[in-house]
Amino acid sequence: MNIDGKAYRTIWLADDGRSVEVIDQTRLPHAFAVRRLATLPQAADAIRTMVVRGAPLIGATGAYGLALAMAEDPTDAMLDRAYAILLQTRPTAVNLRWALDDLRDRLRQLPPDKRRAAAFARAAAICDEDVAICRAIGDNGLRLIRDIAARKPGGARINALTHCNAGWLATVDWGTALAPIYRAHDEGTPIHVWVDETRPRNQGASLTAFELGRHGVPHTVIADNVGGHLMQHGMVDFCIVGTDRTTRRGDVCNKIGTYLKALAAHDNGVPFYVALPYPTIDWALSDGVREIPIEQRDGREVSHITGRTESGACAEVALVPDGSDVANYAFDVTPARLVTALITERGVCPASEAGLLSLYPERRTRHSA
Ligand SMILES: CSC[C@@H](O)[C@@H](O)C(=O)COP(=O)(O)O
Repeated sequence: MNIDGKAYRTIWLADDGRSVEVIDQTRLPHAFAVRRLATLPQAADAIRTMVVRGAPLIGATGAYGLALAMAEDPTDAMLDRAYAILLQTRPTAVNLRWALDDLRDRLRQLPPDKRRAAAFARAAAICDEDVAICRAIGDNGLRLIRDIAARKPGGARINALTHCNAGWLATVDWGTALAPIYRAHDEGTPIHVWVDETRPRNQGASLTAFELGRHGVPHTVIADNVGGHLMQHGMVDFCIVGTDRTTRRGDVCNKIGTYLKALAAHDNGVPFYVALPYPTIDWALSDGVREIPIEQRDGREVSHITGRTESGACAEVALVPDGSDVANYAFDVTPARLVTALITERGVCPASEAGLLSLYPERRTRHSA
């Protein structure tokens, strides 16, 4: 992605070859700052505090976190310790576990003196693969958008609605849900995006709006509760979101509030698409509502809000009276029956076990056959 004429990914190996750099997403949209991660604790802290966020980017950062740990101490004990520390940073996005499992399994096969170089190489490969995957998701979702555009009278503008941030900032580049939108915009399809602000951390208002604006995609930020009204009045042609974990039968876990948008879309006959890379599929789980662990974060994210004052300084202010309890559930699960289709790097399929297995036949087991 281009920022002020310079091409950026969200994570990259620093010039010293021993540390990585990331875009500090807690500073956006008010400041564009790069943060260096040189140690395992720094990588774990960046994931936990959402300096980096979004399921694919969390996975990539976890991979580099293990590499940083191997640079310090390439023993089995450190490998297991680093795996455990990184895994508990964000419990819902399954891409983290996928990346950590991948690296740990490979590194265990190697003698300690080979682990550092192998870990950095594999983390870099995971990043490159994520870019290729997201580009393919863009191609596959673009076909759906073209179909929607073809049904609009006289080349009228298409209106998409998205929740949270599933753009390039949530991945290494391109994004999942926003990749097809960038592709459609780039090829001249008139597309406008309704951007849910996405309380409590406002990834929509801060990050999705930033991304779309930098790319020149027309967009409007709305309060989280507006989508249903827009759908009732024919002002949304399709919804598209990302996901942090999708089960083998197609239940979709995503940022809190996604489920309510899917219900409204279902009630109004608006297609509801979910874009995802293969590491987001948790083949071990079926019933998303019962089985996916839902992260609960600090209540301060609900009771307070951060923004920029007129003087240009960033400040946090309280919204809730002292003494009120707050709860901060970070994700919810949209049952497969409310999802029109899943868009992956391999194609588009129904949100069901049969649908996913049609794209990933190698996942067929005796149980599912
Ligand atoms: C592409 S990552 C999943 C996204 O859809 C996004 O909405 C999301 O939920 C990310 O959550 P976050 O808590 O910001 O890491």
